[in-house]
Amino acid sequence: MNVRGIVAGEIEERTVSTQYGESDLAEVPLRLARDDLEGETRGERLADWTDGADESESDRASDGTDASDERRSNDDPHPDGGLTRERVADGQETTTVTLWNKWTESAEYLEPGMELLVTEAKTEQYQGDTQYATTGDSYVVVEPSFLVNVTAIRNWVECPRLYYLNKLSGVPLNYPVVKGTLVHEVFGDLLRGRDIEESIDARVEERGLQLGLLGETPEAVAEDVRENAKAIEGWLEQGRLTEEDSWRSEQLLISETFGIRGRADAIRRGGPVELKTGKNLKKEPRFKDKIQAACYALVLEEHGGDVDTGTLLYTKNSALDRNEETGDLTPAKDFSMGQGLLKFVVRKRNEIAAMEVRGEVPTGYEGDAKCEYCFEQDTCMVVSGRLDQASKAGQIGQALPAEEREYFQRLYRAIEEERREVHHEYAKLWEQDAQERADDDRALIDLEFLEKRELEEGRWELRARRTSAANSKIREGDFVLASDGHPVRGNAELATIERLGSAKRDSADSPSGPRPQGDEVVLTADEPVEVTRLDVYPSELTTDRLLVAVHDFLLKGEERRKDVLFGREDPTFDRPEETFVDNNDAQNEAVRLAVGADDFALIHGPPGTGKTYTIAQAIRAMVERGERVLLSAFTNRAVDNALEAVLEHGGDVLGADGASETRPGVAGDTHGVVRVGSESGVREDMEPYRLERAGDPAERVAELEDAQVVAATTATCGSRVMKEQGFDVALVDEAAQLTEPGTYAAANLAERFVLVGDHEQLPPVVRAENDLTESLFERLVEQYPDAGVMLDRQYRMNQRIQFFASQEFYDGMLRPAEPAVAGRTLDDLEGVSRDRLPESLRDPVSFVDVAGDDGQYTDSEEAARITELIDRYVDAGLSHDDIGVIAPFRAQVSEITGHVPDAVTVDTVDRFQGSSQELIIVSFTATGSLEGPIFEDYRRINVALTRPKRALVLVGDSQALASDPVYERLLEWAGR
Ligand SMILES: Nc1ncnc2c1ncn2[C@@H]1O[C@H](COP(=O)(O)OP(=O)(O)OP(=O)(O)O)[C@@H](O)[C@H]1O
Repeated sequence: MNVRGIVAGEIEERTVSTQYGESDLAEVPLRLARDDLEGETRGERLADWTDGADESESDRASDGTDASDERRSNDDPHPDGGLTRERVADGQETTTVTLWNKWTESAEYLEPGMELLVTEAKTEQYQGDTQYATTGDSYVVVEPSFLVNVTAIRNWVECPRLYYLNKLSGVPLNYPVVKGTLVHEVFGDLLRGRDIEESIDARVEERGLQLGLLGETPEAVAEDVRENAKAIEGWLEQGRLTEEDSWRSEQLLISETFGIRGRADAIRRGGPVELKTGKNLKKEPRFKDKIQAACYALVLEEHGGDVDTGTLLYTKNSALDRNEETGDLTPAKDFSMGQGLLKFVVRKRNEIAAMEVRGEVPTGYEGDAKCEYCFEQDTCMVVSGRLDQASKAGQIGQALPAEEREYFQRLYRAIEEERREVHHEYAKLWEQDAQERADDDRALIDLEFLEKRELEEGRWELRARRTSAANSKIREGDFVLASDGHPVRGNAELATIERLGSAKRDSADSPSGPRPQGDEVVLTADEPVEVTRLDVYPSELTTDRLLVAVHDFLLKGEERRKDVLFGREDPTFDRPEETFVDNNDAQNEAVRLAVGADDFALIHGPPGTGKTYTIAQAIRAMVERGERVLLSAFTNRAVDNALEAVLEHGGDVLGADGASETRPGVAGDTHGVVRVGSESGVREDMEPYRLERAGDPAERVAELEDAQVVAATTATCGSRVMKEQGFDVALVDEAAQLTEPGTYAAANLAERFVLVGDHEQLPPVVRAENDLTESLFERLVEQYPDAGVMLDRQYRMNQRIQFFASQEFYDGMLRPAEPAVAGRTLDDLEGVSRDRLPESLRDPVSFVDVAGDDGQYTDSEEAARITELIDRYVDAGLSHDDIGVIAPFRAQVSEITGHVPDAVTVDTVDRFQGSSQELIIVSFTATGSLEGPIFEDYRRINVALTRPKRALVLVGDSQALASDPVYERLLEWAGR
């Protein structure tokens, strides 16, 4: 039987004499997980609090990662201490589990509060209690919900420091890595039956940009890949001859028992096959390679396989000259999969999980690698020297100042906490059943698979039909886990949502009509899964890149920048005496600061104050000075918006004078604008500026390197391609929504940086409550008020609407930019007359008192009233698509969505940030007391109240609202 629970006290280790001789044992007090509590984690409990607020625009970076999978409220009540510690629930049964022999090694890392799983345990009666012990078939798994990557286990076995260094500095762009990827891709293609030459040509072409940056020619690379691919073809031929083989190409494998995750290169006859682009002249595969195959074997066995063999394919072997090399030149080497090896792998995996949960840094002594043979020895010594870490390799160089080391540790801890939250999300893939996940908006279930179609690049297009109108967090452009029924136990692949139809009937137009055509979901994936379910699958790459950004800032960055950011020196400016904006002093000052900053400048832009306009003017001025500019922001939407403004206001200096018909912003060889991002991330009208990654290497590189303005999300700035780029200045929009490391991802690429944002609106997207919640923008605004300027004229709201936000959040400094703005009302819109509205709705700001129902996350009374209100405005001539409804919880969003026509935008505050609408209706969804994300953080209400241009209607329970002084003032202003 399997025993699972939380370590509930100190562990006792001893050696005893048994009939087999001396044996080690460790007695672990364990509080058993009750079935119904087993899945509960802190993340899940908090999800109840944040329902509705825990999302933001999903945003796919160029390489298929989510820049912001979802938003967590930053003001959740948040208990201190480690995550696992809290899972000890009172009143549960405590027992003892005895771990025998080598499993005592894993016991050494256990601490009270950690989770433990023992498979195939036996029961023993002791003084009337039932206790448990490992058997010969048992596995002991520490923190089973933490999914450790197979490559991490492999690295760890090689050297634990190597594992850590990889985490800190990421995988650089180098030829061996790119070649390795290409060979793997060709391998996958061959397994799927693609012609070898066609595959090589296509795959090399796809990597044009990367190869160009590495100075490689397609011909040379193709030849190199061909040599390696020969081994694969030969091996496949052998299999075909015996007709015994059944293959499956690369697949994502997750083990919920062993806490392991990875992509096996292939599965042959049920056993894992790993491809290595190196040579190996020994008969046996290398130990570290066996480790990798053994990891997959564990997962395959869990999924019902019986794996007795692993295969390593050393592709370089077939390229070697038989006359010069001695040894075993066969590329494919099989080995038998012994239980000893599998258990060893699990123990190593346990070391990683325990270290991660304890937030420790490995020293290298945990393994037995020899530093003198290690090609990472120098890096290892420098990192340990600068961060003053204990390391087996020793230290060189001078340590960073204490405050920088302390800062590093603080951020490291915070980022690792984020990572653990991502892992909690993974664990829910198997802890929750399909219906629970659907109810939690984490999955779309009951899809009807329609068809699969092979695309040119060897990928697949998958189509399915939605059969229910359920809501979910999943959006177009998202990366999801697409499965044929279960994301972990069935066939599953990572897929991109290309199109997400809705299964909702359009209640306004055809209440009883046929289902509309648009209920299809279109996905692209590497493998043709017959998809019937989609699950939210947050990317850990985002977390990885945050760590790399901190590392690069502290260990590779300029001293001067660190002096300024750590407060040892003041930022300096050399402002030009030029007028850049002649009708707005604050904007003009902002551009002067941005252009004249030696280190950085801050532009604080409250809602509608022309942030984007100012960015465009600043970039224009920088381009005129011959500077190369990086334009970045947290979301693709913001990047595209800003880029649009840059083209509009700076197109002439950027050569947008028609020099090129297809790329209006590009002229000649030296000017131009390039948008770096994926096809699904970049807005359609910016597509002409998007940098293609495929094609001729030299051309692709020239396009990127000659561009004077490069626009990309901050997540993409951390990609290998962007990390090779250098800029004079980085301009970052939405900077108040970025964590410090997130900001560094862009700032690290430039000599100086300009941050634009508003810290009175939504803070950074984080999952855990920690040091990441304050943006660099906010910190610097407080630290160096003189390095920034606040834009104080807004171009959006009627004066009545603007008043409250200005008083409450901007010290009364915000004013309409022009009389026309101050006086705008719905009457200005064609065909709309406020006279046709009920008297109570004629003012630009109105309050509608609804006693509400007692639902926690929904309020059907408010929803019903909002439907009526919309009808009133439509009767007065307003069109549906000029109306936006903001609700605090996703549940209330669904409630309202169900009643109003599609053209009305209904969403949470978080998704409304950055947009505006003629009429905004806010549903407070609070009866009795004020609870929920909108009330926990005034910044949310600021965002909600500053979205409308001409009319704002607040719908809520005045009694509940009056219990808080801010909302009492709000009621007064709204004229209740
Ligand atoms: N100095 C200016 N002169 C004329 N129009 C301006 C000026 N500054 C901004 N605008 C106009 O005001 C509107 C709002 O500007 P913009 O979109 O730049 O605001 P924003 O601060 O970026 O808005 P948000 O709060 O949504 O991010 C735009 O139509 C813009 O063209």
